[in-house]
Amino acid sequence: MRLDVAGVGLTLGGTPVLDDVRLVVRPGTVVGLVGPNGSGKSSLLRTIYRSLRPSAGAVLLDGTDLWSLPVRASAQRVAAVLQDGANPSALTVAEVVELGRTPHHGLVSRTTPADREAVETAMARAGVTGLAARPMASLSGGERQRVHLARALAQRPELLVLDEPTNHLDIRARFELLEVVRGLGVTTLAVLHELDLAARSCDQLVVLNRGTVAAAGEVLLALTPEILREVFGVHAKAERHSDGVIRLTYAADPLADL
Ligand SMILES: Nc1ncnc2c1ncn2[C@@H]1O[C@H](COP(=O)(O)OP(=O)(O)OP(=O)(O)O)[C@@H](O)[C@H]1O
Repeated sequence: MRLDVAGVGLTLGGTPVLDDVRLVVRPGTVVGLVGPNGSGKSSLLRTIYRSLRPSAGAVLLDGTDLWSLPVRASAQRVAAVLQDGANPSALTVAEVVELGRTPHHGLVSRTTPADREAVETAMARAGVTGLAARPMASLSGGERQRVHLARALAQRPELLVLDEPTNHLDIRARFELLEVVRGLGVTTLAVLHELDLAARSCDQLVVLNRGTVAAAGEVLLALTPEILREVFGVHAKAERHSDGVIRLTYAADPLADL
């Protein structure tokens, strides 16, 4: 699926939060949404998983306005993994992952073999099969985060929206999660705070600043020294190393003379 954010504006409580945001996620690619605190990343995601209606512009799924679709149709196509809430549910891991099937069969229908297969595959991909019978409340933050990813994968979405999915994860688990996401081949828009991880794992980046797009495109075109200085407030540069990986190097004093 192709995602087009077409001139989205958003006002919350009388405050303009997003202004004329335009971005494209091409089918099967992973785009990282980066930007400083308060730049509007989570708010933009909320307009894409239909939690907030844009005040201006439109969110298009394969050219169709998200808000013109029946709720269930958009719920089947778009899955979101949000920041883990403080109050985990009393459900088990398997029950939470099964919730990912709800948009496909409703709350009252019986679970089909296809549902069970989707749940098992999703749990295996997210590495939570061994936790299936555990109550969510007994898991660590990182384990819960992987369960939320499994729930989203069980949904078999065409668009995956991730809000800081690596938040609670240790360094190995961060790489693993982004490997899983890349291996899905599903169109993905992910808010990532770690620029190194974003640079390494995303096909393209979109840099948000004060509710507008400051830069977008290939990683090295988006993360220029000017953008790193003016938007993120640090002296740094992004470079492709001889092994093909893009890494950031920070100045000895990243905050000097800003
Ligand atoms: N309901 C609201 N009323 C007024 N302002 C709001 C509301 N919700 C969010 N905002 C403001 O919108 C701006 C963008 O918030 P948002 O959470 O989208 O930023 P973010 O880029 O995800 O930030 P962070 O990196 O800190 O998570 C912030 O200044 C926030 O205070």
